[in-house]
Amino acid sequence: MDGAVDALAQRARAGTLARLGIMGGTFDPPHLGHLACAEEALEAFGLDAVLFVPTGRPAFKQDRLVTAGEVRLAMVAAAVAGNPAFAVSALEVERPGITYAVDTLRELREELPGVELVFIVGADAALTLPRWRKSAELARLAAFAAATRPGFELGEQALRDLREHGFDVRPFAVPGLDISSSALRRRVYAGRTIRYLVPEAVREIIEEESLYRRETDGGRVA
Ligand SMILES: Nc1ncnc2c1ncn2[C@@H]1O[C@H](COP(=O)(O)OP(=O)(O)OP(=O)(O)O)[C@@H](O)[C@H]1O
Ligand SMILES: O=C(O)c1ccc[n+]([C@@H]2O[C@H](COP(=O)([O-])O)[C@@H](O)[C@H]2O)c1
Repeated sequence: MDGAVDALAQRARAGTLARLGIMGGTFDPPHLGHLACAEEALEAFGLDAVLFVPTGRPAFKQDRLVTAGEVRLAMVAAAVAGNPAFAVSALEVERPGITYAVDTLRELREELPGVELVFIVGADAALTLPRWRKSAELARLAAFAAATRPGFELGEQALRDLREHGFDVRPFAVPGLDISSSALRRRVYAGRTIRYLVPEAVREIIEEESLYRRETDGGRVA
């Protein structure tokens, strides 16, 4: 089992972990929008920790090239370092095949019995929940914290629809940061700065690994 999940299981047994946030994402690259979203969820829902889980092969991004899982994992680890409430898991990067949240939540449910699971999504991802794999089972495994995100509207009707699909969806507000991984990849590809949009340690990895420089990698993506 994953080291981060092991550590959380120990905390659960010790009685210091009752409610866990799960921040899933492709994180290609991780940016301040992700971190602000997780931090705000921590406070808004009284979470004891947030586990960042970078995807292996993301289900809805099969038409694009994604940076190697180990490199995205290293970027997320660098991004969350220094926040004792944040941890990162290799669960999905190490799982073969396409990544589905239902598999991850099943595993976490098993490893962390009695811990309330709150899967954190931005408004764009929240709107797609009914199309995720095994959505009925998914809806039983966790609550879904849905963050505001500039450019995406999660209105009352959309929330009602999600609830009709069985999702326990809990909206919350995040200070609007109009940052996306795709815009960051385009900026790097164009030779523009990304300083102050990603943690400095992430910027350094992007430079060291020469990410997003070629038309055939993340730089190409719309
Ligand atoms: N600026 C933001 N504010 C709030 N939520 C966000 C923000 N950026 C990403 N998220 C949420 O974080 C999760 C992971 O996002 P992901 O890794 O796909 O980043 P992205 O910026 O949306 O990437 P891309 O632009 O490549 O699609 C998703 O649930 C997404 O909605
Ligand atoms: O399980 C699914 O079918 C599914 C479909 C689309 C997205 N997700 C999850 O949603 C999270 C955000 O995805 P993405 O593609 O916006 O990075 C990430 O944890 C994905 O695994 C999951």
